[in-house]
Amino acid sequence: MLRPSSATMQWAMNPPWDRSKGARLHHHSSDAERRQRRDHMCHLSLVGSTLWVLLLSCFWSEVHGDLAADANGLTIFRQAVDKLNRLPWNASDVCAWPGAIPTGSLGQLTELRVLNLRSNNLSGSLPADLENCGFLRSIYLQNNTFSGLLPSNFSSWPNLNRFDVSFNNFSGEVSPSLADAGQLINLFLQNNSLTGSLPPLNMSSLTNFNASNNNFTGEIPRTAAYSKFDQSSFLGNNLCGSPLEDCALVPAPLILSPPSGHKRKLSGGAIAGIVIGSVALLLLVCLLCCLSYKKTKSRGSNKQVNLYEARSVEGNSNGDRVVVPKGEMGSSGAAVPAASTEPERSRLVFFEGNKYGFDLEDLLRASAEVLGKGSVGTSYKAVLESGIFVAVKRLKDVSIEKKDFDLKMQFFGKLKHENLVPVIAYYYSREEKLLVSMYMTNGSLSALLHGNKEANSTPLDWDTRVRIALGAALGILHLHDKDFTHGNIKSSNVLLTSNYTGCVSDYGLTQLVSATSAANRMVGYRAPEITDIRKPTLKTDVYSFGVLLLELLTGRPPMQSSMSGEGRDLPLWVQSVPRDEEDWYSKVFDPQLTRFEGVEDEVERVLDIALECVKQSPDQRPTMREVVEKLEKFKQHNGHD
Ligand SMILES: Nc1ncnc2c1ncn2[C@@H]1O[C@H](COP(=O)(O)OP(=O)(O)OP(=O)(O)O)[C@@H](O)[C@H]1O
Repeated sequence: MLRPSSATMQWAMNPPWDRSKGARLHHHSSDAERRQRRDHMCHLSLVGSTLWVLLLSCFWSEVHGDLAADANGLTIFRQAVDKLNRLPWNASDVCAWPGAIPTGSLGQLTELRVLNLRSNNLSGSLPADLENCGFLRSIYLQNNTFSGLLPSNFSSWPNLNRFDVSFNNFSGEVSPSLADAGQLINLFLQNNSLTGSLPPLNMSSLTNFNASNNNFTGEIPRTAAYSKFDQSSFLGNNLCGSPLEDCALVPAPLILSPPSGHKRKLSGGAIAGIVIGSVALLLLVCLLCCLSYKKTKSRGSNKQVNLYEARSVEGNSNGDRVVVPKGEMGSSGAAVPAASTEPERSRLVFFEGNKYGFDLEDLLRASAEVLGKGSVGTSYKAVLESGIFVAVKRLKDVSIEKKDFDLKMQFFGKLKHENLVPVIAYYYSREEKLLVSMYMTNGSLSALLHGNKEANSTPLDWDTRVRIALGAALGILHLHDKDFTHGNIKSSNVLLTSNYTGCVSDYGLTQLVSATSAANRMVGYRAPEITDIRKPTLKTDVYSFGVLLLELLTGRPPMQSSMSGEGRDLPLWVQSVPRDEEDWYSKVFDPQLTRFEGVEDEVERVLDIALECVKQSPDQRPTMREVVEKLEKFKQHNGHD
């Protein structure tokens, strides 16, 4: 589990319910001192899995009424998130705090400057009365499960510098009033379900920004505020324009079903247009269905078909398109026999029976949001009506027939291991090839390393890095033990469990798609001997894993023009820095890692393992088993479970 640095651990003092102490403490303070105290002490921090920290304003000597309101607000908040009454507790009794922020709790803390509730299990929407806290400068809500809309009126916080709501389930549009929220320095919105266009920010102060992995659409505003950031700040949306592709070149996105969230109200004319258009479209679809049914003499009456059903069509043996009547689709079960003369049923094939209780119909009806576009297709996060989250990969350019696809999938289904992202089901039709996996809420290693570089964000400590690396290595070893090559090991294919163990995803997909769609794959991770990207070997996997280890150690993406030497890849760059240079350690390793003392020796030893893996000659590289054995030593040494 991630732990905040010691810098973020501040000791609790003068809880607000200890009124006399708080009032007395600053009773004789000068105005200047009081102001300074306000600036430095009016914090509310509840940092998950560590210590409850309350640094609350202790300076109400002049306004006793505020103190009562603050105490009341905090008491309500505490009752909501500390139902088991764990406060106060000792360091061994720590936990991630669940619950929602009630209205009338934190909204009463009108002097609050810093609100830090990151890395808990807090959920629900943000109460509107947070806008009463007009002095807020920093809001940290990342790594929770908050949902609903972001605040609608950011102009209530004219001093806001830092706003981090990343890794939650916020949805809807970001209010344009964000542009009025003071001089924003850090803005982290990534890994939510936010929709609409990016707010037109103009402030020059913006230094760190990330909106990746949402459902933002449209052109990235051409303002100075955005122009400083590279692609990684915008990826995983349906955005276009610099630094992404030119909008003129980007086709309209294809989404399984409309994303959930706040929608703009449509005008009467637009609604009338949509109704007329829909009726015309419906009639057209009905007509096509009638013709199709007649032609194939298939059974079934002239059922009404909507667009959703029309998406679930499948070719029969004659190559005709046949609408699958609603009652026949969506049930779980085995693959349809290839020799069937009936139209093939559109079914999800579950690897272990349908213990999840959903079918194709549920999946297509689920609200889906784009997670990102990869080399073999686009991935979506789908939220089923039952509340289950799954990741759906829509494969493009699948080059093999259904029979072979079924065979490969049967093999994938048997590759179970705790460090492999579980694949739940698949679907194959002429138009659509889907792969359904468990959705991993902590996202990918890539997002963790490159998504959030806020100066005072929780640094990724050494134990966690070892756990991620070892988890990924064990997942790959399991594949290699079965003589199966992954073929696309990279940090976006290492996903993280709730305790930040690495799990490998996307195994074997290289064998399913055509060579053209594979062309851009593995940039930065590709072993030098690979000529055909579809023919990876166990040793090319080891090479890619070595690059991934280097990425984890240096914090740098594997191909970065900023590394001295245009277009140099990570292994070359790391080896180009002379090891006997005085500042070699700080130059090569991730600054977030070099903050931790006492781990230097281990860090260097893992670097040596990585450099072994990226040796030019495949024969000189270790096997995955050897890599795991070496990494295991660090696990034992660090006392991981
Ligand atoms: N099961 C999942 N749970 C959570 N996030 C996922 C899951 N599967 C994929 N993602 C995320 O979705 C995004 C897109 O993934 P996808 O696999 O489609 O592309 P990629 O990993 O960037 O490239 P490639 O197709 O070459 O593997 C990535 O950020 C990935 O980490």
